[in-house]
Amino acid sequence: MTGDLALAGSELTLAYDGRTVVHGAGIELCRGQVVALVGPNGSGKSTLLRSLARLHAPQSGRVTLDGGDDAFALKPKDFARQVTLLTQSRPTPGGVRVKDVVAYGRHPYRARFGAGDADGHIHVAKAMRMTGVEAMAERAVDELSGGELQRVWLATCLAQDTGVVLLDEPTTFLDLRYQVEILDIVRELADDHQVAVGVVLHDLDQAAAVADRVVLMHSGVVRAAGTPADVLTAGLLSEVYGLRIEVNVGDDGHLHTRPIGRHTARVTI
Ligand SMILES: Nc1ncnc2c1ncn2[C@@H]1O[C@H](COP(=O)(O)OP(=O)(O)OP(=O)(O)O)[C@@H](O)[C@H]1O
Repeated sequence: MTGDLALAGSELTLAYDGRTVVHGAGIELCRGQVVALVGPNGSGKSTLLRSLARLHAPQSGRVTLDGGDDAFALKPKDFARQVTLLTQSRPTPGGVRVKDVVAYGRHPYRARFGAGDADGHIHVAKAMRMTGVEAMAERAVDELSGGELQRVWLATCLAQDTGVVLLDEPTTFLDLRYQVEILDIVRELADDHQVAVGVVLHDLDQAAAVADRVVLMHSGVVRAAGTPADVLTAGLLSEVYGLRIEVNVGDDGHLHTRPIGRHTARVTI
């Protein structure tokens, strides 16, 4: 049901080689909702998202599914049927066709030697249609542009058909049209398929437009969490990003942010 808790991290402390970079962070992803993680470079967004996807074991704290199961205790395939992650960097396999990369998203449903998963081709076709990569199905992935490749990886995640979708900067490399289309897909997943979406975004206006809730990170700490109107305030953003940021409501009803750089002062001298 919409609003039911799907995936949560509580009191997560995360470190690399003994250096703590996320301090006691909490985050909740609910069905049918989009949560945007925002914050400056190095504030811990990706590390937190990777921990939710079980790719980074916490020093302390818990990641739970459906309000109970310890995510780290599940079998890999069981977890992969419930949660997928689009990471920032991925190796690009040489000579492999797009349709085969997308089909890889079905790995949690296949038995050994590729048996099972009778409906897999339906999910693969749907994911390719949603992301607009059908026309490149036969092309080798190492021949694609950065933006084309980004959409292929997103299709691979969607083919996994999970109730939780985690996306780390999914609009990077994309031209304006595809940025908008990816954000439309994000909303569609939540609204039409009751997916719980957690998405790292640098563009605060995109976060305001797509998210039901925003988690603002700063120096490894969740500085604020709530609705876009609660979190994307001039005061909080100016403090966290270390420069003056104005926030206005646009004609579209969404919040719009405007950083005020030093160049503004320079040209008026
Ligand atoms: N593999 C790693 N090994 C050691 N330290 C790392 C590693 N990955 C990230 N860090 C450090 O952890 C901290 C948080 O990084 P993280 O990538 O989670 O931040 P972020 O908010 O996602 O940043 P960005 O917006 O630049 O992607 C940073 O200080 C970073 O240098």
